[in-house]
Amino acid sequence: MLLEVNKLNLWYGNRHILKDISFSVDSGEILCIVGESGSGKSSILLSIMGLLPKGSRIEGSIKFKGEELLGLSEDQYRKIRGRHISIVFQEPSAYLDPLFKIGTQVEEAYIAHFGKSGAKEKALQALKDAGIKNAETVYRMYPHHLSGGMKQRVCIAIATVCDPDLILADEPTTALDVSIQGKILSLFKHIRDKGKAIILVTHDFGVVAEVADRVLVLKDGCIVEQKDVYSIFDHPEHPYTKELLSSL
Ligand SMILES: Nc1ncnc2c1ncn2[C@@H]1O[C@H](COP(=O)(O)OP(=O)(O)OP(=O)(O)O)[C@@H](O)[C@H]1O
Repeated sequence: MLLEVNKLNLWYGNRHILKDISFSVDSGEILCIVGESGSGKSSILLSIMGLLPKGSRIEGSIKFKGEELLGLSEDQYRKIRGRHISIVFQEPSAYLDPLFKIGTQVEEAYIAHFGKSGAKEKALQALKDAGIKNAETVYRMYPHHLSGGMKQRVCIAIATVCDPDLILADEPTTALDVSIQGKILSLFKHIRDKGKAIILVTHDFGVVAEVADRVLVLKDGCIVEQKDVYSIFDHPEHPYTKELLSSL
């Protein structure tokens, strides 16, 4: 298994946010974490990335390629983030820096781990792999020149430029026009087909139907159901899963 999460518990102050969360993800699969707003979906991703806010307390185990991530220093985490595990957020505009050209931002992600040599070629290739046909032109543009969908493709290029094995995505299509949501989801499936593992957080069972191999249903910080995608649609067991499905 690429990632194994075991009995993860998280508190913000004295609020118990994640309760005994256990799951795993392997290369070449998309795990969707689905649940209502506030159920703790984003907190799972932030726990994996080592990006929890001050005042949080975490217990349990998160093993990546057999190595324990919990308890790593900030320096050790920085070597993993972007290089081995990366994340795509909901709002590409909030993530991209308006003052820097697209090419610079994709290159930076590469340079942080591999140095300057070959960075431009890698950045252009990552933009092309993210479905940007006129990569040379986009490379010289600023974020405000691009549509929401194109900006999200750039964020995916940043997340993949170092060829990490695990990509986390937090509601990556929620802020986008419906017309391009499907294209971005296809891109994630393409990345999965190249052997990467993806954990995609969503509140939308339509997205689950589109991309998931396996599904984890989260309610109030607890996993209520965990199944392959066909079983979840054909035989949902938990009343909460049925309720979420009925809203589809
Ligand atoms: N920095 C923080 N400090 C304190 N509480 C927080 C913090 N971040 C999130 N929470 C609380 O933790 C709970 C889980 O939040 P989280 O963002 O993980 O849920 P979510 O399922 O991703 O929701 P959403 O879909 O709205 O992003 C919520 O009750 C939220 O209010």
